[in-house]
Amino acid sequence: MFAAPGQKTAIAGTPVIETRGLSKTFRSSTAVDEVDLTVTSGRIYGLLGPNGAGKSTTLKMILGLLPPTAGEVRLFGRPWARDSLSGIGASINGPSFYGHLSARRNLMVHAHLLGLPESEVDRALAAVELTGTDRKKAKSFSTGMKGRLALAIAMLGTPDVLILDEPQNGLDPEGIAALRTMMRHFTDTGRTIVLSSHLLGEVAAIADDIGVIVTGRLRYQGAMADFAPDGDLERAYFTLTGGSHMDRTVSS
Ligand SMILES: Nc1ncnc2c1ncn2[C@@H]1O[C@H](COP(=O)(O)OP(=O)(O)OP(=O)(O)O)[C@@H](O)[C@H]1O
Repeated sequence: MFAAPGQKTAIAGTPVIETRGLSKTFRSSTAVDEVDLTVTSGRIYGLLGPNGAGKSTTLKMILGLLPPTAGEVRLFGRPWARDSLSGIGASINGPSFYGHLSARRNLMVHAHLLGLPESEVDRALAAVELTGTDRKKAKSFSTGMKGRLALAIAMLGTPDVLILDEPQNGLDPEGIAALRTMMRHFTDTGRTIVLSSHLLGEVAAIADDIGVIVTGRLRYQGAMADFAPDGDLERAYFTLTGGSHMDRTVSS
């Protein structure tokens, strides 16, 4: 169902990530304001919202990269604990890796830190279809290949959950389609993805559930299919965000 501003709908399933009253204030400015997210297993959860809405800050608090000002994060049904992060792979703040090293070497560095064997590097390279170019230096990669390498790093160790902050940024249509296929494969086995995005149409194509954050507050949470019963996603989104159809940062 479409939830009016302030209302939230329940999402069925086993919760893997829950936030309750999650808030973050930077100096006097509230970036995230009492957000109650529920991400359930085997689903793709799209976190939507305008620039500066608080999406990245929310994801960083879930990952323990930023301390909350208030509220709680639960992972896999338990209070947040660093140990639980071993079940979560993440790509936040865009691709980051050693440009002078090959894709394989970059993955080896991470695999070593995680105590994983080289077979895990092979598996991750294959999952993102970088096997044939794994010996090229990362700095010579196209934006799409860099995005795939970032995804491969996040997928090392076969985490149950992937958290991806705007993974489609800078990708061409082929890259976006390839990413969509990789994400579907990942969740085929009951695993879970949370991704943030400005791209309403792309999230609509991939997400099972969505949350819409506007100025730090979660204004909608529920099944993607219920977001706009009349099929007009843009209208539903702009009604919620107070934005305009002329805002080109969001397009279907
Ligand atoms: N380290 C920081 N110090 C001060 N303010 C911050 C910091 N990080 C984020 N903010 C502010 O918090 C608000 C939310 O930012 P955030 O990056 O979470 O938004 P977002 O929804 O991810 O935006 P975008 O889609 O543009 O990446 C913004 O007003 C931003 O300027």
